[in-house]
Amino acid sequence: MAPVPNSPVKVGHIDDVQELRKTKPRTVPQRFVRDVTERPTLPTTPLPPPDTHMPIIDFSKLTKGNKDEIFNLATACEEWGFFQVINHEIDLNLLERIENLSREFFMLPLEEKQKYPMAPGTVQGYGQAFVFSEDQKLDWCNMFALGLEPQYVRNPNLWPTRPERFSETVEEYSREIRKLCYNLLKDIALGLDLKGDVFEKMFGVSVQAIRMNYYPPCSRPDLVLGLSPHSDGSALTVLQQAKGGPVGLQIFKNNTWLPIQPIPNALVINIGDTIEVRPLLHFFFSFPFMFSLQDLLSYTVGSSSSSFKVSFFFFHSFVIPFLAVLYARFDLFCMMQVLTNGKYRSVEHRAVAHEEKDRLSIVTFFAPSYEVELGPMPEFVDEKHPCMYRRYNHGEYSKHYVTNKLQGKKTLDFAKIQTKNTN
Ligand SMILES: O=C(O)CCC(=O)C(=O)O
Ligand SMILES: [Fe+2]
Repeated sequence: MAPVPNSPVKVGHIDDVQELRKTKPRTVPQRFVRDVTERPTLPTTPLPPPDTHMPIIDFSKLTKGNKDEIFNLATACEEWGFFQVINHEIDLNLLERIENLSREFFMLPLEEKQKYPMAPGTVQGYGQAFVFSEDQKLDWCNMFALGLEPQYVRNPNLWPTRPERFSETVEEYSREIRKLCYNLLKDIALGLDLKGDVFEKMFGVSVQAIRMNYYPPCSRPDLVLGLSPHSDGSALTVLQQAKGGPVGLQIFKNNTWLPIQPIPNALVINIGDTIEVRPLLHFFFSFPFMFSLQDLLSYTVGSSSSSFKVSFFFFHSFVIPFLAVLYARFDLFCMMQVLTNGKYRSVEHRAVAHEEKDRLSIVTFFAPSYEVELGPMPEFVDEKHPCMYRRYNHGEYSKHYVTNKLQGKKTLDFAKIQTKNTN
């Protein structure tokens, strides 16, 4: 999670939707009622035909290096930005435990949950994230979120003591999900014809956070949204949908909101904004370049005085300007040529509420270290595909993401290079 913003944010009164449901089951306050254009299309019966089903990736085949499955993964990332992973090797008992404990947490009395408040404008603790103004519409959802890795993103005051074993289970679960993310990133890299460890090396100590979303039933699910449309600011997101829940996740595909039928015990993975943008190798290319420049300089300075003068003069008059021009040209080359950005897209998604059933989802966000510089990788840059994103620091993007309301894919405008062809 990004650093907590320190400006006081006025968000007005936020009803706790669980309490609302308990005390006034038929009331939907105006702040939850969406404008007509934003109201959801609810899942139809029968469900959409199979060709609109999210791809299923068999993780056990990936671990065996099955090339067809790596190809299927690459296709899923490119055509859907979402897939469901089966045989993910995470103990099903652990999935069940985290599910039960999350539910138990949400079922605690409000006063207990409010010991871990999500301060307005922040994203950790219990409450509603992404609310920044008094007139902003609210989601039909209660959230509980924790920063996990690296240690400095943690706020120990927000780790609950009840239910028992909650925190230990979150730790255990997160370790397993972290492994899964690294493995998937490796196969995603292979599917892109990159070295398997490229993302792991590039990401540094990856940032990881968990959010539990609880959507109580709503008497008018046609008027509200469980979670506003957004793409995730992560590299990868892992979504566990609790057993027995209704269909709630919808993804925006072919200009319609497609409901996603959960597969029991599978995990839904989606590509986040980072992978859409892709980390920047270009930045790293510049390092050996700088070092050789420095080496060259110290070597010259260390030589005898007459040759020092000649070399120094030569170096400053010709070599540095030449290298600088070369470097600038390379930059220009990257920026100006038509590149293949956005090959894998972070797809917009949202959650809808249900009239009778509640729903619980447990979401892990996995992202590069805040220090990492991001931007299109040169591998995807060619004449046919213009560079669509500028270079930026991932910490800055994260901060931008968590200090704005969820707004579809608009958050990514932060990094977009605005051209005539950019939509
Ligand atoms: O609950 C869901 O199905 C979606 C959750 C989600 O997209 C999120 O928390 O970012
Ligand atoms: Fe999401």
